[in-house]
Amino acid sequence: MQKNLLIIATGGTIASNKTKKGLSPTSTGDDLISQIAGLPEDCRLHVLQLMNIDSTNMKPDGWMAIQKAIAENYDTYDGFVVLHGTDTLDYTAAALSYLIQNSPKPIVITGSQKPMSHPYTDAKINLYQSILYALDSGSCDVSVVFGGRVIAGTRSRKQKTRSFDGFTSMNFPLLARFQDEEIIRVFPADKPFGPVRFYDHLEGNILSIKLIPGMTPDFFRLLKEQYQGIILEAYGLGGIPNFDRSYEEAIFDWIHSGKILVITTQVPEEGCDFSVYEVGHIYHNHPLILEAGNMTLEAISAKLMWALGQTKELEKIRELFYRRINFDC
Ligand SMILES: NC(=O)C[C@H](N)C(=O)O
Repeated sequence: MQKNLLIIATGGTIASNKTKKGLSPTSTGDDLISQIAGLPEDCRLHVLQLMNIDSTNMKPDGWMAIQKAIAENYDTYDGFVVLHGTDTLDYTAAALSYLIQNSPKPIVITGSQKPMSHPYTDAKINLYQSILYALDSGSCDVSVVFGGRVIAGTRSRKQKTRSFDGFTSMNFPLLARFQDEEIIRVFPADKPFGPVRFYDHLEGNILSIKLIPGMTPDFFRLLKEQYQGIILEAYGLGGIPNFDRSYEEAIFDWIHSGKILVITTQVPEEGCDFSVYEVGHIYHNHPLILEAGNMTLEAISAKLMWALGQTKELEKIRELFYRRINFDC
């Protein structure tokens, strides 16, 4: 049976070429697709050139544009492949995981570390395997295909700036891996039963702040005017300085004034648990504080924007934040 895929091109290194000022995305999605040989005969690819940017310039309205393109074409196609720069690909994969939930049709995001025009590029194999993954009847929901790995959209992280295995699945098994064109499913996901759900709102003046030794908590007061929420990257399993009461006072002042606080860890692997050490204890299980467990920063930020796009009530935000979506927590 013939399968139709929509290829949504947004730019990135995969589409980049040399200019006097450095690599810049100038190839189109059609140019990129024309480089891919050996696809099954019964598949048809259609390209939608949504933008052509370095993903450094991707913003939430770009995520919404991708969501909209998928929503508008959802019934027409059997799957979607988004071509994207790698630098913020993990944020986009997380954002799409919240904006498009319960999708029986696969939405695959890929890119490359070297341009398609480079003689030793990874672009060809990444794009080829992404298309194969999107064509496979066992695939669903939002995932990243990169360097032979298939990663849940909420778990991908750009871990290396140059190598072809640049993306890792953080604190969660790979969904699958490729051996040439064969998909080996490591963590087979059940196909969603219900209909796909699209969400149209993202909101949030939020920012993330990483603790460093000696840093004072003045930023809570300084940011109050302008920001709705802070993602605080604490130490280890969940440590926030308590040699005096300045952090405690600043944090309680922040949350009691109706602001959002998510506490996570700056350690990349294994997540946080504020119940373990005295230095985290008072924040554990607090009704006005969200604890991020082992979620990625990319997923936390996108999830917060998605939750804030739906409600301003903390109780409801809390319920949305702790809801497991696309294996995020
Ligand atoms: N490898 C890449 O795609 C990096 C590029 N700067 C981008 O994110 O668009």
